[in-house]
Amino acid sequence: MTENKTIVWQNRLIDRVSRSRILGHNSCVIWLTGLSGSGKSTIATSLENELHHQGVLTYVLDGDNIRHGLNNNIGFSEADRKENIRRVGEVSKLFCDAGVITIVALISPFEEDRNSVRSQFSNGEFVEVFVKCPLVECENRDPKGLYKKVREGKIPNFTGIDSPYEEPKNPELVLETNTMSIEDCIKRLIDYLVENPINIFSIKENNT
Ligand SMILES: Nc1ncnc2c1ncn2[C@@H]1O[C@H](COP(=O)(O)OS(=O)(=O)O)[C@@H](OP(=O)(O)O)[C@H]1O
Ligand SMILES: Nc1ncnc2c1ncn2[C@@H]1O[C@H](COP(=O)(O)OP(=O)(O)O)[C@@H](O)[C@H]1O
Repeated sequence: MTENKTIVWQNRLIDRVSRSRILGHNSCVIWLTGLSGSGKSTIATSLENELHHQGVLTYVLDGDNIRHGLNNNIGFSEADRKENIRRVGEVSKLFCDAGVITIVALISPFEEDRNSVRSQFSNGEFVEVFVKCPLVECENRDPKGLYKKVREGKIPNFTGIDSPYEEPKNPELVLETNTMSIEDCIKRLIDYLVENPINIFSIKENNT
């Protein structure tokens, strides 16, 4: 972190618990990581839809969309991906503090970067979900025609092809999208959110 002694943290009167009381639920970050085409965006969209209809305030931070705005100066080099994840991590922290169930869909290929984001949250607030799907199946799906372009030599540094993807070692959840239906994945996620450290529907009184 850059040290800047001319900048002083400002305390505020309204905290996250107060906001959660108004909303009627807790907040956390659900961080979907996986190869292109593994199902991150599909799961993020379906999960948001399901939670929204249960009266939960959600927001999806999807890599593709964030790269149209906040991160439109970010490419796909290792350094750029790291900065992409750092920024989205910071934004997810703000959204979570605002009381929103924040669903992140980013390839986020490097374990160190994901762990760095995780380290900024309390136990249970950061839910890492490995959206697991074999590369061959992702390429077969090719929902945006990107793998085809990669094979034609039109996209360099593509994750899983000529840029690495480090699988999570201890994710909270693994969703194997080549064997599970989308509905199964959403059910598994919702069950996790209710049963595990942060039950989103029971407001925790000791988080600040
Ligand atoms: N070189 C390369 N490698 C991987 N992906 C690429 C690349 N170029 C463009 N795209 C498109 O960008 C989306 C990935 O952006 P992310 O911000 O999630 O990537 S990262 O976390 O910074 O690695 C990714 O979206 P998803 O397919 O939804 O994963 C692709 O559509
Ligand atoms: N269980 C599943 N979960 C998510 N997507 C699935 C699943 N099974 C099949 N798919 C399909 O896989 C594709 C995933 O594309 P997408 O969500 O854009 O992936 P990503 O965001 O990881 O690049 C979609 O066409 C989706 O319908």
